[in-house]
Amino acid sequence: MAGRHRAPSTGQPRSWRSFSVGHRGAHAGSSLYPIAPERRCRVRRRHVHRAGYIKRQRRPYMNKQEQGSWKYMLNGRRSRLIRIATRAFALLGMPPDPASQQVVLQVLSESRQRPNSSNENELIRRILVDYLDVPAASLPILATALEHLLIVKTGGEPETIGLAAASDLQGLIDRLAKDRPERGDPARAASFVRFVLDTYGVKGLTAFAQGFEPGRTVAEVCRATLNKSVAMLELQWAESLSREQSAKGVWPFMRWTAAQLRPFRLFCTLLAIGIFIQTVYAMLMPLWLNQLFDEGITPQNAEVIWRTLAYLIGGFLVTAMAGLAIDFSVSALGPKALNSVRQRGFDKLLALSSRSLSRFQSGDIVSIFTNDIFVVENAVVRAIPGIVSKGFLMLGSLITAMALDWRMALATISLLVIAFWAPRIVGRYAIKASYARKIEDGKIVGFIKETVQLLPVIRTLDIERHRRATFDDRSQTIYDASYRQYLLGELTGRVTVFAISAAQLGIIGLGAVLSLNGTVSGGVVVAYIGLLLAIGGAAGGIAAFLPVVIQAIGSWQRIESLLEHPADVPATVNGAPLDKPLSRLALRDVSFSYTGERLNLNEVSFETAVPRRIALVGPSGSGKSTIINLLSRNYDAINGSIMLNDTDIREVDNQKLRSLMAVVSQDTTLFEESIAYNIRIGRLDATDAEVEQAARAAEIHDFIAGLPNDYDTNVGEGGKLLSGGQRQRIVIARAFLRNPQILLLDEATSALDAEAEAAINETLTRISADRMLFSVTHRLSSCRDMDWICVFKDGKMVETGTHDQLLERGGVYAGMWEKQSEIAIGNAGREVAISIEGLRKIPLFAGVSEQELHRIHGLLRVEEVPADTVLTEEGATTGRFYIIARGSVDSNVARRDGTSVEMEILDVGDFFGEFALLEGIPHPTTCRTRLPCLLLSLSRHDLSQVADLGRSSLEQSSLEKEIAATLDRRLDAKLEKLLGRAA
Ligand SMILES: Nc1ncnc2c1ncn2[C@@H]1O[C@H](COP(=O)(O)OP(=O)(O)OP(=O)(O)O)[C@@H](O)[C@H]1O
Repeated sequence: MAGRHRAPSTGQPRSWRSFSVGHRGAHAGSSLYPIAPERRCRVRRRHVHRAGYIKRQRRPYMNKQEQGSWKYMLNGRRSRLIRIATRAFALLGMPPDPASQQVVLQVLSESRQRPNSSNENELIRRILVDYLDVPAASLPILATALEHLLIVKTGGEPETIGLAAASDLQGLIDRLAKDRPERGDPARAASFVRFVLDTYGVKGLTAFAQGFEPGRTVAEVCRATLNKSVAMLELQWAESLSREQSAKGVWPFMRWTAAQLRPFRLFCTLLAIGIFIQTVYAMLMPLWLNQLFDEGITPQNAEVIWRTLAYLIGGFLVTAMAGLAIDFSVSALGPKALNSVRQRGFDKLLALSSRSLSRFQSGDIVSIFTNDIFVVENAVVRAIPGIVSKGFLMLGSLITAMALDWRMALATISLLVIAFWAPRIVGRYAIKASYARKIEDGKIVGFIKETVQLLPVIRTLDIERHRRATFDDRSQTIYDASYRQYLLGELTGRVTVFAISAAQLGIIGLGAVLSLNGTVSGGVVVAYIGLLLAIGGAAGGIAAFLPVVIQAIGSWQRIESLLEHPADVPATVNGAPLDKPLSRLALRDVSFSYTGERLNLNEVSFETAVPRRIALVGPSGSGKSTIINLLSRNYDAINGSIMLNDTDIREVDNQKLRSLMAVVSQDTTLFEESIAYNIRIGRLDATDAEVEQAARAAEIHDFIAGLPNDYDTNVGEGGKLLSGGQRQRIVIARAFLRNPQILLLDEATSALDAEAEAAINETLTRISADRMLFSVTHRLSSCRDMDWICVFKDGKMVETGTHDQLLERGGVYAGMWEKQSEIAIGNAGREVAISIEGLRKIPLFAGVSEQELHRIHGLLRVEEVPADTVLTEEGATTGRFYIIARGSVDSNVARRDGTSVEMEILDVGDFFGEFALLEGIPHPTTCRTRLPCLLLSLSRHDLSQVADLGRSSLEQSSLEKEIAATLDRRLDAKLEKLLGRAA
């Protein structure tokens, strides 16, 4: 990098300037710390052992004249300390302070009194104490972090730590306070401080540091200063790390490749023998040529000529065989090694928790298993063996060169070192470009996957052109990334080839001059030309393979991001069997967060006897499904515990725990296999008769029996050949087959029509009589038969009791019930009735007379709408007014960048689309069904039979005025809400 950037003030490269000795006043006004040109010094790296870890330091060294000049030393140290102080001020968000020089001078002047502490450490401690008022208790972690960030890593890439290391903050702080750091602790401290700075800013870090008052635990400090429990903070820290990308280079990739190939010893040995033979031949051939020329051809010695020719031909044949051995071994090695990587990747996939999986972009994993593994395999089969064998060829040739003439050999080695060193910088950028390209590949795969899945939605919304424009943007990004990757990759090879050609010319010139002097023979020059051709060919070959390797490094880093991800499927603590029959289930102060930003469940506690049937109800997003996720150990609580009898579920053997449960969720995606397979995976050893019995219980047997291949019918990708309701029944049959003690239903009947729902509910009631049932539901009518109801709101359990108790209480549940109870569904969903009272509760009709309400009631139309259907579109002035009788609808507003913000989720009893009743008023939001819905709807035309909302206010009846005024108020309220959300 040296010499590339010119400093404006001194005309010197920036890298020189930054390590030059400050000499204030010598170049007044040229820079903050102007430099006397004669004081420039070069930089070397030194390993220093301090505080239990190895770190790299940059130190200036002096020429002879300068040695002994204490002034120089003082200035050198001072400029380095001032640089560290300036960086510390910048990191901590403080203005560059002239006092920083004061601190530096003070630190330097007292350095003799501190034999055990370096100036850098002292400087950082002083800044923290004097400027940030950091107390002694938090000083060690902050000082260690800043030392790591500002001294150890000066100028380098920030060191990343593994996700698993983002834990045990208390332990980390304790160890650093006792000055007993473990390996990796300084990097962890640095990572934690960087996370707090990025997330909470300098203010947050300062508050955290200053919060360490005597007698306070780390947990108390976190809660008091960052308003988070330690567990939440650690979770958020880990999430922030998962977004970091580590940059790796050629050598780590080579080491990784060697590790992958090591288990296949036979092929590795064959490959090594092949390379060895090729190398030996390459070493001997020039010597034989020399002999042929000097001892055979020049003195006309036939015996030597024939003997050497025999050597050459024999060597050629053996080398050809060695070449075949190399081809054979790499063809087997690459696929074998990458097959094992593929298997490990898949194992890792199965070992990842839901939390970890959500850290990968949707296209990433597909792209890792398809494109990335292929690219790395190509490099392992072609490029790496090529580079290794050509590297050995070069090495062997150089040894021979040494034997022929050491002067020419030394010149060759020097020029080759330059030839391979020259492309290093381009190579580094090429590797980064390759990684960036792979990230873009993953994104576009995800985008295409999403487009294929959501094509019907795209068509309904008529946003093909918008999607096309987004695709064009992404394609352009891929183009830019590919262009950079290929250009920089090719340039790396080109620079090497160019440097090698120049080196060859130089060495041939040197040989010619030496032969003119008579110091080398003609045979040596001829042999040397042969050697140079071999070396040039090998180096050219290496250069040609470099772009392939560079591309593979980008792919390998992505493969590693999966392989290195800690396997974190919630593990069993002591594998206790649950020997006694299940009699009690309890949640004790359970808190949970998905991302660490906010609590999605907040200290939920309840205890229940088993068997019992419990309904979990509450508005959307209140945390009902999260309870199911925790009970099934899809996630573990971050605080509190879930107990079965007296055992924490984290201690129960995972297999045993899973065998106790069956989960039926809203997601009914099936495997692309037969119906029988999709039911049988509930219990793999089930007989055909048991599968059929489960299907009968789920009310799906008759449908299956009517199919041409009955239970052997393939359900298509994700089950797309079946309807949503049929898929849901197959999932329910699967759960029945499992015969679980705890049945967890998460909106299990949401895709069924009312009649099917009633039938399935009856079956569920029957089979859940002697087992534990948790049922998440939005339909409160199904809660009446439940033994117990838990009502959630904003992650808290706000009410519990039976249906009657909760109604009597008049709280959240009673409010939800009131909205829903006015609507009755009958005759398999074909009949939906809303009471006149229910209609009057809708603000639009609040002031309308009884008689007119009856007329409006008669005009309402029943509509059955599948999930994911857009009913009102933002900006459109057409459509209908809807009341939700069953299902759920979300209301979104589009942002300029094409994404959308969720405004609210509407449940049974809610209404929307009222602006369709006014002429020319656009809908402020897009409303789309989340689940299959039963709706009551009214069009503007229908309503005009009762009230003409288009007439001027003078001509309007009182009904018309009332409706128009209510719509006006609602429009104002919606606009206000929209503006609030947008702000
Ligand atoms: N995988 C996830 N990652 C991040 N946040 C999530 C995740 N799943 C749910 N949440 C958030 O957690 C909160 C509770 O979600 P949960 O699914 O438990 O709600 P719910 O009451 O079941 O809602 P609904 O009735 O709409 O299904 C919501 O605010 C949601 O946005």
